[in-house]
Amino acid sequence: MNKNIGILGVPMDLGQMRRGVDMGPSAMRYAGLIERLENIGYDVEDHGDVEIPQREKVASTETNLKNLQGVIEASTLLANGVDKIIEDGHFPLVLGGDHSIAIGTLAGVSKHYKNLGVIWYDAHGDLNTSDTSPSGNIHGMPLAVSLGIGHEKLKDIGGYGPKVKPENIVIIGARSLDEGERELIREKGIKVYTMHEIDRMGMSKVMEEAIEYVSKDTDGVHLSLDLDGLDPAEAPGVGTPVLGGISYRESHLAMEMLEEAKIITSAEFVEVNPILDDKNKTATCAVGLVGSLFGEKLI
Ligand SMILES: NC(=[NH2+])NCCC[C@H](N)C(=O)O
Ligand SMILES: [Mn+2]
Ligand SMILES: [Mn+2]
Repeated sequence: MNKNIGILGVPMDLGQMRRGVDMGPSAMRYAGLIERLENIGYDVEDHGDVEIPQREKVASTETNLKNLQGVIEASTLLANGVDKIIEDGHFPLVLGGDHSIAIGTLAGVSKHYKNLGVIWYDAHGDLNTSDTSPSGNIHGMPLAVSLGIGHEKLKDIGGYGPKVKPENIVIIGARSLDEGERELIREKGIKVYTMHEIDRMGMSKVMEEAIEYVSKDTDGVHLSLDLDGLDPAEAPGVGTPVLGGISYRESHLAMEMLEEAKIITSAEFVEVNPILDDKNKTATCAVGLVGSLFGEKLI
C-alpha cells in the first residue's frame, strides 16, 4: 500500500434528513485515526475538512432531490480535493459525512483510472434516481449517479461521466433495496453479495470472489464503506440502520483480505453519526476497520 495517506474530512449531512452525520469526521479523528495509521508506519497528512454549505442556505424545492444545490457544491470541492491528493502521489482516505459524498470522491478518483473497480460495502444499494427514490435523499443515489444515471448536474460533477462501469462494481452486505434499485441491478448485471451469500458462503469466500471479480481488468479499486453495512448492534451510530448486518469480526476479515490482496487505491468511510451513537462506538469501529485495511497486525 502507498506509504503516504492524505485524509480529507467531509462533514456533509445534506444527503439525508437526520442531523449529526456532519460530525462523523471529528468522531473518527477523536477515536485516534491518525495516530493509529502513524503507528502502522504511514506518513499521514490531514487536509482538514471540505467546506459544506449551510443547510438553511441551500434549501430549495426546485426538484424532489433534497438539498441538490448544496450537494453539487460540496461534491465539486471534494472532487478537487481528492484529485489533488492523488496528484501528489498519496492515498486518498475520505471521512464522511453521509454517503452522498461518494459522488464527489468518485469524481476525484475516477479521473485517474481508465477502469476503476468499486467495492460498495453497505446495507443499501444507493442506486436510486429522482424517479425511483422513496425519500428524495441523495445519499440513496450515489452509486447510480456514478454509473451515469440520475440528475444531469450530479452526473457531470468533475466535468465528465460516467465514473464507473456496472461490471466493475461489487456490492457487499445488501439487505435493503428499493424496487427501482433491484431493477437497475438486474438490468445492468451488477454483482451483489447480499447477507444471504455472506451467511451461506462465509465472509472469507465472499471476499475471495469479490476481490477476484473487482480486480480483473481494473487499474484501481475504490472502497466505499457505509458503516450501516455492519450490524446496528455493533455500529449503532448510523442514520438508516438495518437489522441483520455484517459483524465487526467479518468486517475485519474483509479489510484484512483487501490489505493482503493489495488492490485498494482509495477509500471512504461514511455515515458515522455521533448523535445517534453510543459512546463513539461506531467511529471506533470505523477506525478499527481502517487499521485492518492498512495492515495493522496483532503480532
Ligand atoms: N447511504 C445510505 N445510508 N443510504 C440509505 C438509502 C435508503 C433508501 N434506499 C433511500 O433511497 O432513501
Ligand atoms: Mn447504507
Ligand atoms: Mn450507503
